[in-house]
Amino acid sequence: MTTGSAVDCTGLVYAFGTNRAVDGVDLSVATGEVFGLLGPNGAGKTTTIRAITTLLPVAAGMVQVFGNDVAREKMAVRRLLGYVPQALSADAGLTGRENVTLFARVFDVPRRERRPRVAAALEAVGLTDAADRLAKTYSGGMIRRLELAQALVNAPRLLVLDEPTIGLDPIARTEVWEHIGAVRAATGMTVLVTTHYMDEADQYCDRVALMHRGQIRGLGTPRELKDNLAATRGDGPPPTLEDVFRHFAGRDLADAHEDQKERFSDVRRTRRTASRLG
Ligand SMILES: Nc1ncnc2c1ncn2[C@@H]1O[C@H](COP(=O)(O)OP(=O)(O)OP(=O)(O)O)[C@@H](O)[C@H]1O
Repeated sequence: MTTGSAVDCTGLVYAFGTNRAVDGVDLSVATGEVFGLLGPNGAGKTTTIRAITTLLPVAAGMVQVFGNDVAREKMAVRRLLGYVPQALSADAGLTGRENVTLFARVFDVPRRERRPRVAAALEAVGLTDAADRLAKTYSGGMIRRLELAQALVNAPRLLVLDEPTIGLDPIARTEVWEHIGAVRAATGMTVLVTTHYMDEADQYCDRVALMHRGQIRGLGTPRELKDNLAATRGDGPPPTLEDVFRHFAGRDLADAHEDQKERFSDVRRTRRTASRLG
């Protein structure tokens, strides 16, 4: 891991009407780390990463990506980014290779470099053999890896993933994480990922921020967070990251789950659509 920040958020605020979806977030992601933004549905994770990826304006506060101000240097920031949104971004009627080539064009990868860069991105996610099949024949996990290849073709220094494993079975989830880990190891790229799967964050993230109702309630390595909670509790079973989250979020965590039931099923439906393509 090299020194310096990939992402710096200071006092970030974003409101939808009177709803402060992001309510004063301070966050620093170090270059080369896998950083997890954790929280239940509606916590403000997607809104935070939309501000970081220049897709939403920074209403108040400041966000920098590798020292570039996202409000004033949008294009410079976009050139450094790969973004895999929560919603389906692959085209079922194109082959895997055509999907990635489309993104290479959008990202303005020089014409001469396109073919090898597309092939390398597909190889990095284990889709070389399936590259010339239509995406509609892919499983949900393969589609997620294709979307990863689409983001990687730009050779990003910062890869931002919104709930990359939602709706996938455990084997497909592990594969997605393993490919992310392998690319990170090979390129030194920084990874910022949102998830509400605490067990995955515990296993694959170097550091995590626990977000609830628009605010960061806890931040550290999964080990630190669990050890700190264990120290306050004394005897008993070792805490999980989910226990840590409950500790920080307090009683209103259950209410948040109630508020978000409908939205969760919407998301699930979205990702099921991805599986059905297979
Ligand atoms: N386009 C929008 N218009 C109005 N309110 C929104 C919009 N997008 C998000 N919100 C609200 O902002 C808050 C934070 O939502 P956000 O999507 O950032 O949460 P999240 O943690 O990413 O959850 P999810 O994984 O369900 O997207 C929620 O209360 C949500 O209802």
